[in-house]
Amino acid sequence: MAPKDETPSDPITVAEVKEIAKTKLNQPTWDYYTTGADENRTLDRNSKIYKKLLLRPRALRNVADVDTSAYIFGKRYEIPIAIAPSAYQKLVGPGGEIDMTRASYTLGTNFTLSSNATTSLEDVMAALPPRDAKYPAPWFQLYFLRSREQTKAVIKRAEEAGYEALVLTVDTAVLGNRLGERKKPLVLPPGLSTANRASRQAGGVSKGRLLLNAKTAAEAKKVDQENGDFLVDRSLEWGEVIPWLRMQTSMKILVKGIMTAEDALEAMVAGVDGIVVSNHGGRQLDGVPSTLEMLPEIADVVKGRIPVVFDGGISTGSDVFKALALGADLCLIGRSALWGLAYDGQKGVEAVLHILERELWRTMVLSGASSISKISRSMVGIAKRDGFGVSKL
Ligand SMILES: Cc1cc2nc3c(=O)[nH]c(=O)nc-3n(C[C@H](O)[C@H](O)[C@H](O)COP(=O)(O)O)c2cc1C
Ligand SMILES: CC(C)CC(=O)C(=O)O
Repeated sequence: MAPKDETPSDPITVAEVKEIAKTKLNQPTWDYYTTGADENRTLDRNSKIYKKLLLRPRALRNVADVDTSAYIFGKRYEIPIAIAPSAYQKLVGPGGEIDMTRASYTLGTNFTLSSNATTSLEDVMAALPPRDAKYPAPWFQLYFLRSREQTKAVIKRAEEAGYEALVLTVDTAVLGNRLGERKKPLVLPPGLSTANRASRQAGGVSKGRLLLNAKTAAEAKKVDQENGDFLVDRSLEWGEVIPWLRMQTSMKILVKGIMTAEDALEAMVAGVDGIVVSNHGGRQLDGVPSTLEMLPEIADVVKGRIPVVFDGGISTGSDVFKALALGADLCLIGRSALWGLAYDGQKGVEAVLHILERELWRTMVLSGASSISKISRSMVGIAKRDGFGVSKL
């Protein structure tokens, strides 16, 4: 069935939702959400690439019924679009992470909770009504701390609370060089804290960020000595960390931040259950390609053996279509979901997901793909002098 249209007074694109969000967010929060690293080259490239990639539709393919559902780890997603982990969602309003996760639930999809969430992982889970077992439970994103004890404790909490998967972020050994934030570090307002530190009194967001943003080596050393256990462990390696995680938990394990075919292979050899192709929304290493550019080479080595989750720059349903065509099994939205949250809490996030659902559905109808599995690489390409293809985006 065709998704229902918005009422005429509602925003009908994510770009419109973003405009409204801008009027609702205070300056530091807007700056934190929109930032990229260094010169924003990767941030810009992530979204511009979708305009470069064109659609190559097929006609007369019976699109009377178009089904947007997908299956990941055997669980049903009504749309192949879920919500990426992003820190400090209560900066937007008291609903924060709970509004996000409830919206994903309503749309029949899923949510990944950030390690640096402002709501405890138990409270997020408790905010969801019971769900049919054919649907997924939320995933938990992990920043692996230098203290194995602390890392172990938070994994245990996530497992006990019923999270389905652990998403280890591997692109943030140190914070990217976010120029605005360095001049004006984000300070969490009173009353907000990171609720998923295993030992809460150690807290440490502001201290952690201070180290990552430290102006002098001496300043960094001081914070490191005081709070080092709560910083990301930079000594991790594939062959050790994935088996270690496996010993701690029976949750699925994904790694987030894969940008090369080589790392996709490393991840599979190490035994992960899935990967997330991501450059952290252009907030980490500036100068890397867009995620869409790297997706084909990664999908080609994965060969369907494990799910390829994808994020970066998605703001329309046709962006989702293009990522699926190039090999993604599931797309995540980071900032687009945050704009929805700022626009109207849970309802705003639902509005964003509905917009993307409608746009994806329409793109599928007009491209001749009646199900996700019928979206093929031949349905996208770029115009080149010698033909049409995706080899060089
Ligand atoms: C404000 C903000 C905070 C984020 N916090 C986290 C985080 O805590 N952990 C993480 O793995 N990724 C984090 N990310 C990265 C997202 O999970 C995702 O990779 C990225 O936002 C995708 O790009 P998009 O915003 O263009 O959709 C954050 C992104 C943003 C915009
Ligand atoms: C606490 C930060 C490291 C969260 C994050 O991943 C981000 O701001 O991109």
